Amino acid sequence: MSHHHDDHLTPSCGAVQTLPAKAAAALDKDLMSSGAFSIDQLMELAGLSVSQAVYRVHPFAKGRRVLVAVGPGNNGGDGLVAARHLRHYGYQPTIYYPKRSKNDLYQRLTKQLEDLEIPFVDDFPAALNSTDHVVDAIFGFSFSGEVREPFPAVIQAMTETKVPVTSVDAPSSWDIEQGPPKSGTGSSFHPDVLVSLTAPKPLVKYFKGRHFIGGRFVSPAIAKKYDFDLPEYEGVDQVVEIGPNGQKL
Ligand SMILES: NC(=O)C1=CN([C@@H]2O[C@H](COP(=O)(O)OP(=O)(O)OC[C@H]3O[C@@H](n4cnc5c(N)ncnc54)[C@H](O)[C@@H]3O)[C@@H](O)[C@H]2O)[C@H](O)CC1
Ligand SMILES: [K+]
Repeated sequence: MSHHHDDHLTPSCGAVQTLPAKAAAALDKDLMSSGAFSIDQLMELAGLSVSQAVYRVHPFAKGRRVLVAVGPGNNGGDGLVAARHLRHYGYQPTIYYPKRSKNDLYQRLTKQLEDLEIPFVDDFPAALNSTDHVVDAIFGFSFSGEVREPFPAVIQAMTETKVPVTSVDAPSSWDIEQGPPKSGTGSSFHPDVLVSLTAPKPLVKYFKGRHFIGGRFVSPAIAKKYDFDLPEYEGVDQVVEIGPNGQKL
């Protein structure tokens, strides 16, 4: 059928359905054009989902300090939104945001955090020594190639730390299709938790931790068009836990 984006689909493997980077970007555009959503709305819902996943995996008993690493694009925007919600839940967020966007949306999200007296820090490794949890909102589905400055040291620090890390949409530095980078030396970054937005990306094939899906705003028609099943969210939850590789639990 012509409205099916068959060219976007990965070969099906059991019941796991993933969205390649191009399809994920097309779906986002579709939500904003035919779906009539604004980017602010989608980012708010994405960040809200991330904050709920952090609350599930990291209740206050494990410590309230959360370091949010924010990248230059929309993945970073999701992190800024998550930080605000976490602050309202009672966490103590700190923000590392080295490449600030001049875009009005990001400036407003930043102002909202400053108004809550949330600290912004420049030294990521130092901040890592005094936090209980990390949110990795550096890169999402538009990441490609080698990690550029100033982020290699941030990825390295997240690789070496014992502090648990929750990644937003993709473990930053992973190829969306191929997963962890295959570097000659050293080990690659493996977050403890992943929050896939809308639908899991192909990289989940290589993921081993706790996995949540946040996409309780996708209409049945959009899910059908991109050929994935909507998960069964409970109550007022914005996230549902699924298997590491996207299986239903
Ligand atoms: N699906 C949803 O429900 C929603 C998802 N959202 C989030 O948006 C990201 C995708 O955002 P996008 O702006 O397209 O890109 P990224 O944030 O992934 O990154 C782009 C950013 O990073 C730079 N960059 C790319 N590669 C590199 C590199 N190798 N080294 C350094 N920098 C790099 C690039 O120049 C850009 O500045 C998606 O994953 C979700 O998290 C939205 O919030 C809407 C709802
Ligand atoms: K990320």
